Amino acid sequence: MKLLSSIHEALTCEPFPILIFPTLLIVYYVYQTAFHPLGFIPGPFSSKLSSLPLVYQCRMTRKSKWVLAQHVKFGPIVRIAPNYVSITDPAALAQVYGGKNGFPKGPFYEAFHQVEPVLFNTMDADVHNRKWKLMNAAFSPRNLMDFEGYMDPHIALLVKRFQNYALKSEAFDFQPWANFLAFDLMGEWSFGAAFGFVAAGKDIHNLITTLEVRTDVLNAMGHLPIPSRPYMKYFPDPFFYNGLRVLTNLGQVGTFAFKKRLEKKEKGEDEGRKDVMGFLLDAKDPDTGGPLRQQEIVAEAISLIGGGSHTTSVTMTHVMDFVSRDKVLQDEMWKELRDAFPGERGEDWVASEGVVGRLPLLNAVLKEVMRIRPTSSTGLERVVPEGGRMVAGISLPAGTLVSVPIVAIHHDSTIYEASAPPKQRPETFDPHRWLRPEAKALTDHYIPFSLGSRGCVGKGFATMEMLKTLATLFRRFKFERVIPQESEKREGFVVKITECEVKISMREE
Ligand code: HEM
Repeated sequence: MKLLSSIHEALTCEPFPILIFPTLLIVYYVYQTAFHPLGFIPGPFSSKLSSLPLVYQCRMTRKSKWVLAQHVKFGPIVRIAPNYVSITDPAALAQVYGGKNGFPKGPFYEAFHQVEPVLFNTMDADVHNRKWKLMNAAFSPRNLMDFEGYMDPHIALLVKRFQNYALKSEAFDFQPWANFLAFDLMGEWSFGAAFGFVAAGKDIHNLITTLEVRTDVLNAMGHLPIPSRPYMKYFPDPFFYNGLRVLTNLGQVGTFAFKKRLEKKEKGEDEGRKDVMGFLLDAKDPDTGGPLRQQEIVAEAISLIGGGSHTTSVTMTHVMDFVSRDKVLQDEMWKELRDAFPGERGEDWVASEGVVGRLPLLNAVLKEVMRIRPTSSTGLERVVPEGGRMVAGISLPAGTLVSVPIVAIHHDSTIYEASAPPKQRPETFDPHRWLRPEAKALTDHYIPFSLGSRGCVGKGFATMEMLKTLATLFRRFKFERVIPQESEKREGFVVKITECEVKISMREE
């Protein structure tokens, strides 16, 4: 009795409740470091306890920068959250992402759920396999070739808009225009109709900004436990509540586009046109042999609007940022373009895919920009499959989240110093590295579109769009960057710069 009352006294005495929290924290920390299967992996103290530091860095739009800083501090293998390991050893690339047996996508992707799981975010290998066969056929080189004619009027219209700036000698920000074009082309490709952004010269209904803000928020939310995510709209931070409350009802936009596209098809308009919706309307469901469900077609098409627009517009803006600061390089590119497309160019002229794909310097510039500033810089989250795996020499248990940051591989000195003049660092922007014989050895570690079975299905489309647009613009105009300081960067799911102000003038023939 005496013993019981003294225990009760000890528990209820003043300092005890104060001690509960630190004691639990110590017990939790000891577990996370000494007994957790990832306890032996170094990393920041707070990241061993919670994924909140990672979420915070995403919220501050600097995730990759922070992850890279942790690698500098702790080495090539870092625990960036209690159950999440980031690896910069290039050997991990093939193990995590390579071939058909890359690891499945992790719970991060669940945050991007819209309508129903799609090619991009499904975590189920069989569902992915079925969808990949369908979508890969829509993106076949033959279909892309047929689509080129639908791209050209939009690029030509952009040129007309830029001619106005040239005539008025007015500086402007390139980035919104790159967005207008990329969204129009993606509307044309996935819905069968452009949005009309280039024609209007503005972000109609704020759709582009809304999608951008939303993606930034989802990028942060993807690192929170799934059950907590729906409550983030109540979190007192405008980044979250503005990003999540915005009315994007993309499902409705997609359904409207679907009905329009179906109507056109039934009337026999645009016969043989192979945009994604048209293609999927004709496709057979491999499981039932019948047509695909409307909801599946709508979900895939709207997911492409999100995934295929900002990626290309941001990459073209990065190219503009580098080239408009480098007069010598820009003149060299122009000479290559003038030789490939000599003489007067008609008003509606747009550089053709067949030619731009073979221009060494233009391709080298695009490659180098995507190497040094990959639009998708981040480590793409994957889950270690059942049974666990050895990755980069360490044993990771099943269920561990793992990723290899693309930007780290693109700046790996063991790989990229070999392609450069002596003592040149991988941070140096040098398009000519891709024109030297050593470039062949770089291909395995050049991964702006990721790799393996979950690599980018839109790579061919993106490359065609970017090369055609950039060739047309640099053939016609001279660009000069207005603000000499390096532009600030923000990273949501993609890394963008906050401005790309340029002055523009017409090129003499
Ligand atoms: C410069 C432009 C682009 C870049 C840098 C890029 C990059 C990437 C990367 C890194 C992935 C892997 C994502 C992950 O594992 O989470 C990916 C996947 C994907 N991309 Fe792209 N992309 C670009 C353009 C496009 C375009 C234009 C489209 C559509 C027209 C597209 C559609 C997709 C889809 C559907 C996936 C998911 C593929 C799958 O899981 O099987 N992308 N992209």
